[in-house]
Amino acid sequence: MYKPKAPIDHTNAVITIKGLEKSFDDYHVLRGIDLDLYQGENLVVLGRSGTGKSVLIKIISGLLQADTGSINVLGKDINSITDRELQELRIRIGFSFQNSALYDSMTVRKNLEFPLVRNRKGITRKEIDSAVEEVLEAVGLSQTINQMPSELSGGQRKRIGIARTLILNPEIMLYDEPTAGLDPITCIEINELINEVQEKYKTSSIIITHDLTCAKQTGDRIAMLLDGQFQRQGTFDEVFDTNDERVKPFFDYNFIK
Ligand SMILES: Nc1ncnc2c1ncn2[C@@H]1O[C@H](COP(=O)(O)OP(=O)(O)OP(=O)(O)O)[C@@H](O)[C@H]1O
Repeated sequence: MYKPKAPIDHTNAVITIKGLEKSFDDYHVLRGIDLDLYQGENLVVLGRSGTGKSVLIKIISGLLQADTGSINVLGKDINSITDRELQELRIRIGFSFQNSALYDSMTVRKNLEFPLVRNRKGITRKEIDSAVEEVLEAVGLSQTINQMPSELSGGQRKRIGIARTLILNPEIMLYDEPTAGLDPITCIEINELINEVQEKYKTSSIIITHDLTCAKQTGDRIAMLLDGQFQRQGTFDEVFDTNDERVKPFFDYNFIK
């Protein structure tokens, strides 16, 4: 099995969150989140449905606003950032959406070109072609360049979605349920891709999932979201070495060995 080798710089946090809270009407979803993501680290955020995992990464990428708390991303305070700074910051953050978010009317090539043309003013045709080819090779799908998204499998769509974020060379990757809806073998291939991206692109990543195989394979560290806070953090074995009745069933029902 592929093992991540990229070194983690524990002196350099690329994301620092303190006291983050978020409610929707009277539903208090996030109730005091403290979190550091270190340079080069794959951090898995585990939690049951509805615990606020997606809300958390949307706040980190500026798609949603926190009610209270400080959120520093790549040296920028998300709460006091201008719209222009937020736009610039977003280019440095790759967001891999659960549904891959491809444009169905565009070929794979056009889907990959789109973020480049929009965000890299003055880029030449030659540079675009070579970036597309490089990123397709990185996700192992060079042969799909002229295909339409509808002709791809779920796993291939997921890879192209990841390629489309990688093409802007993000420093941080946010993966929202990267293995959702995929068969177990394809899941393992996606987990391996996440580790390859970590090594090749030197990304720091947050991986949101409730798939424990994904957590175990990709996570240098696991943070478990329970009742709106990170109640347990550590390696996979550390997090699940507990009699906590809120954590144990999560492990037992995932049937992981
Ligand atoms: N824009 C919104 N407006 C109102 N409520 C919202 C909004 N976004 C999220 N919520 C609520 O916040 C809670 C947490 O949602 P979130 O999508 O973060 O859960 P999750 O942990 O990612 O779940 P899942 O694993 O099912 O994707 C849910 O109850 C959801 O309905």
